[in-house]
Amino acid sequence: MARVLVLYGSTEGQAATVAERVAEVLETSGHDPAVVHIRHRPESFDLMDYDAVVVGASVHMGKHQKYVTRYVKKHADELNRLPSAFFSVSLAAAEGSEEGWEHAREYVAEFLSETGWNPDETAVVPGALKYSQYGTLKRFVMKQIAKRMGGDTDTAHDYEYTDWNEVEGFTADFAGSLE
Ligand SMILES: Cc1cc2nc3c(=O)[nH]c(=O)nc-3n(C[C@H](O)[C@H](O)[C@H](O)COP(=O)(O)O)c2cc1C
Repeated sequence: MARVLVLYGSTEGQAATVAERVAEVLETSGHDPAVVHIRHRPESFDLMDYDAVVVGASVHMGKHQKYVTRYVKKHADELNRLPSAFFSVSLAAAEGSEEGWEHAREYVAEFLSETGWNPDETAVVPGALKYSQYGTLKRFVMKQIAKRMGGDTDTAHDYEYTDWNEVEGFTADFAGSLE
């Protein structure tokens, strides 16, 4: 049984939901997960208390959360010494086109090159459009982006594109590698 840290950043909550699902799968695989928001780390928090780490973040305006990038860059040496995995939540991964997947993978490649971290596994995870949570300007911008992508533009509804089977499969693979 490995103590696995699931460390994440999230702006509208989808990466947080993915982090919770990752932890559930780790637990059913016989490991001992702890889910921690990077911005709300307890004072006693120490990366080296864990046997393995999963980091998650989501993409806004072409970048993962700055606080995630900063943390991972600062702790890249420790992360590189542990078994580790990264998941990246984006709408590009929800586009369903080869171009969309390529964009989603580019966000990951840029994040890893900027931070100097080499996780053992990476996953690009389709995110969500949460119109009900956006203010007027954000809702307008996201509707334009969705329109350009051929996505959902009815702002009276929220849309979740996350493929939970994929999330579970990615986590189960990582969990299996820790045994
Ligand atoms: C203001 C804003 C900008 C976004 N920019 C991008 C982007 O550049 N590329 C992309 O693939 N997805 C983009 N997205 C989609 C988010 O990655 C997606 O909504 C994701 O589910 C957000 O995750 P979170 O709820 O954990 O913050 C953007 C979303 C918002 C609200």
